[in-house]
Amino acid sequence: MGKDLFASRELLTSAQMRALENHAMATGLATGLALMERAGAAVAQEIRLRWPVPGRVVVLCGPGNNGGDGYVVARLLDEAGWQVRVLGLETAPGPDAAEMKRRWRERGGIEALTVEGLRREEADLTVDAIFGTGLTRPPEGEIAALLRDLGNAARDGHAVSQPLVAVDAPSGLCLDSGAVLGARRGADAGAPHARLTVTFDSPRRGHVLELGPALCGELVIADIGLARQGRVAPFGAIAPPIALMSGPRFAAEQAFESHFGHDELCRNLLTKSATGHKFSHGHALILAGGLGQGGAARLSAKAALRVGAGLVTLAPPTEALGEHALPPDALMRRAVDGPEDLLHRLEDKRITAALLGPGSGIERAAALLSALLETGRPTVLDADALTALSRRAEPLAGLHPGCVLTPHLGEFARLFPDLAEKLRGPVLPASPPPEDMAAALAWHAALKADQAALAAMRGPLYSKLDAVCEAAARAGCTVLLKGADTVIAGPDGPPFVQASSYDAAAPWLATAGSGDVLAGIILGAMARGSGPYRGARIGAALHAAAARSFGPGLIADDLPDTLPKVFHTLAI
Ligand SMILES: NC(=O)C1=CN([C@@H]2O[C@H](COP(=O)(O)OP(=O)(O)OC[C@H]3O[C@@H](n4cnc5c(N)ncnc54)[C@H](O)[C@@H]3O)[C@@H](O)[C@H]2O)[C@@H](O)CC1
Ligand SMILES: Nc1ncnc2c1ncn2[C@@H]1O[C@H](COP(=O)(O)OP(=O)(O)O)[C@@H](O)[C@H]1O
Ligand SMILES: [K+]
Repeated sequence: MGKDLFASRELLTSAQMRALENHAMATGLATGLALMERAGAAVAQEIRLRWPVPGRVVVLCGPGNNGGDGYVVARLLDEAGWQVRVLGLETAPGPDAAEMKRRWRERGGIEALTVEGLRREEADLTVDAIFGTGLTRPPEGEIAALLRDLGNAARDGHAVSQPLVAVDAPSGLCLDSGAVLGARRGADAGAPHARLTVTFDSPRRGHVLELGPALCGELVIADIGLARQGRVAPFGAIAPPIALMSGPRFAAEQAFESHFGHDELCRNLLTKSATGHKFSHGHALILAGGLGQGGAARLSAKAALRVGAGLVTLAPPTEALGEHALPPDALMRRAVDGPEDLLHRLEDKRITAALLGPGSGIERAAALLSALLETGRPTVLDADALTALSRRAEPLAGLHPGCVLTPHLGEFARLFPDLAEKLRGPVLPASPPPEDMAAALAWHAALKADQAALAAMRGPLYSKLDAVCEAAARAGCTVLLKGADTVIAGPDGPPFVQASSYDAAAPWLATAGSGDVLAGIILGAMARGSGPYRGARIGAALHAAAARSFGPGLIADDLPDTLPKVFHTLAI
């Protein structure tokens, strides 16, 4: 953690990565052969850094350029004194990989890429150079068996159990989604678990979403000399838009600064001017619930105060005012009894943002929603408010660009059932599933049962980023989908992943009430004028940073109180 908390870097799709490489080759920046040599050299170097004493390595080379990288790794490790076995395919790869294969043949042989071949001799290390970004369909036959074998080995220690280093990605992982191609969504059978993955230039979506972090192990992003300047050019017409990701280690190791000015702004938004007063920092209104439901709203309120909102008012119904008199004492309390009352309260233009949902109760949320949306105030909708939205005849009606929705996957599925179903599905369907939910479910069940149809499918898989982008476009506002990989999309910023993976993991956030704190941080930032997209990004970053700073034993109450410590490291 450090002052780079908000720094982000590009997160590419496989197609964008290919475009970048092609652009580099077309503009004479580098030849394909040179890129392959650098990629292989980067992998060999990372291996030698971690395993300085040469041992026995088996390099598994696939049919494409990923295999080409593998032949380079084999040659360089051989030169470094390793005992190298190479398992490869008969098929002729493209010209660059063919050249690397030829160069390897000058030093050693190639055995068949089979389970039997893999098991024939013990090794200290396996290098997986079977598939990278070119994987377009589920692996089949012998290669599928081999990948399953490697996957099982990592899980239960059977068969081959030596550490595995993946070139670009563990083979079978879809680099667009983080799912395993051909496996049930969320299941990791069929792809090896790597100890180390060395990827090139930029992380891909699949490295940080879903199963990516678990399958990749440590992720090293090696620079292979693709242009940093003018990178927008090669992407040109390629959809979807380039996403960004953040996570402390990635931020620290890379000098990509402000993308679109968001990174710097996120930081600056948290400072306070020497001459300001409380109203210069906004007034946040939290629409709390009835008796017995106070805890969640107070968690949000404390977070909003800690993030620097000038004033925070808790607004329960009159009968619950007494319960909400509990600390923090810095809070103001004022009853709001129904939509009329709310509209009246919001005539006060000094109220700069509102939150509805945490502990508000579904009925109360439903009663207040329309009035709140009608005012056009910057608004965070969380928890019960999301459930209330999903129960309306037109769930998304009235949402405006000043809104942030913060669903977890369950709430997301209620609001966007078809998108959630697509996310559960194994492949990006050629045509969309039927609108009607029951028909869509039947459609998917039939698809999943039809192995032949599945095998014929082409990637890329539908990803969480795709789903959240679609949801944000439909809702016309910012959507933050919570999870270990928190994804944000909205009208005023690029799609974004807060990568809570690798050494940025914040698993202690999986505790009751931590979502209420997140909503409160976003509310506080929005009350201070961050706008919805940046508010969501500030929230996701600070939330994870506070959890990492506190560490094991964290309960949601600790999160707001840990924020000052995080701010100290940010020099705010
Ligand atoms: N293009 C470049 O300039 C560079 C590419 N590099 C490497 O090249 C990789 C991408 O290379 P490719 O595009 O050749 O793709 P891959 O080597 O990842 O695999 C594609 C090959 O496998 C086949 N294939 C795909 N799915 C299959 C399946 N289920 N069963 C059997 N065969 C299948 C494809 O038809 C193709 O021949 C990257 O991951 C990276 O490792 C690096 O060398 C850096 C430079
Ligand atoms: N394994 C994890 N790693 C990182 N963050 C997590 C993890 N599990 C949950 N979180 C985060 O914790 C919060 C949980 O929020 P939510 O699901 O609304 O729970 P609650 O309603 O109990 O507050 C979200 O911000 C989510 O991103
Ligand atoms: K690979």
